Amino acid sequence: MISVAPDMSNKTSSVIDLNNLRDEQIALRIKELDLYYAEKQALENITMNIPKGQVTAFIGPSGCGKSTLLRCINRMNDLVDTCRIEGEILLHNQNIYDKSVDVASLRRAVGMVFQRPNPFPKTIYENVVYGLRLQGIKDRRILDEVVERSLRNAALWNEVKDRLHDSALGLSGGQQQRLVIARAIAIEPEVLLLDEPTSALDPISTLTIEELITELKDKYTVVIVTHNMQQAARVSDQTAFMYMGQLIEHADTNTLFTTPKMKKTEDYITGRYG
Ligand SMILES: Nc1ncnc2c1ncn2[C@@H]1O[C@H](COP(=O)(O)OP(=O)(O)OP(=O)(O)O)[C@@H](O)[C@H]1O
Repeated sequence: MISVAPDMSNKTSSVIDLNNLRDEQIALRIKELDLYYAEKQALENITMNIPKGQVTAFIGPSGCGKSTLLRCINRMNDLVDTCRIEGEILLHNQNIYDKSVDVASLRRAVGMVFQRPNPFPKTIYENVVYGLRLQGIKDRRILDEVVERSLRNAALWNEVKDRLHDSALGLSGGQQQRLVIARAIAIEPEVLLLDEPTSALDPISTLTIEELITELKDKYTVVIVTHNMQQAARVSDQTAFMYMGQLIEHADTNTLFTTPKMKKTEDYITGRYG
């Protein structure tokens, strides 16, 4: 655990007022969300708006509910039998938990990248076009274009353009994680969820992914869970600090790390508890 608050002196980010967002600036609205794993409440009354085209980081001590909240956004918690959710998450003013919502389409709109790179045991090319093939797209020209565009956008094209038909499992961990990001963006999601995407990577690969994240927000709304406050400070525009299932403070990253409003946030960012 890093015990000093991040240095924010070089941070330049687009500051927006989270309390006065216009409708078109909001990608997701989370409203009074409660989540239980059997009897245990893991999220309590979470209400927040996630701004469009920005990077939002969820930070907080281990077990505070960061990953649980992230997984709610594309209904990954549906896979957990004991999980019960109350409240709403609105995407385009529709509650993603409505019975009428098709979960497969939701996950096309809200892609996810996990902690450990998980390329499929297929070629690099087939990994990227996987989602398109599921949609029945066969046109080689379209697939080739998507492969190049997605790999370029994931900052991997130059490293793999000569071995697109080799196994993805031959790539380094950092390259595999960028490939997984390419696979996620190949189907043009609106929101990209990143669950500690660099925790299994070396420092150089971590930097590459961090640079990539700041570029991705031009096209996508990015939500990232990170244990690492320095990383949140480097990559995010907005930061949400969670503690024991509650959202304690959500503010632009600069403000949250330099002048937090809540004592709990201050204690966390200055390393008083981990
Ligand atoms: N599938 C599950 N079944 C039961 N309890 C769970 C499950 N997943 C998470 N929990 C519990 O919910 C709480 C929040 O967990 P979560 O993984 O969301 O926290 P986190 O902040 O992401 O933690 P970490 O930083 O350690 O990954 C924890 O008490 C955890 O033990």
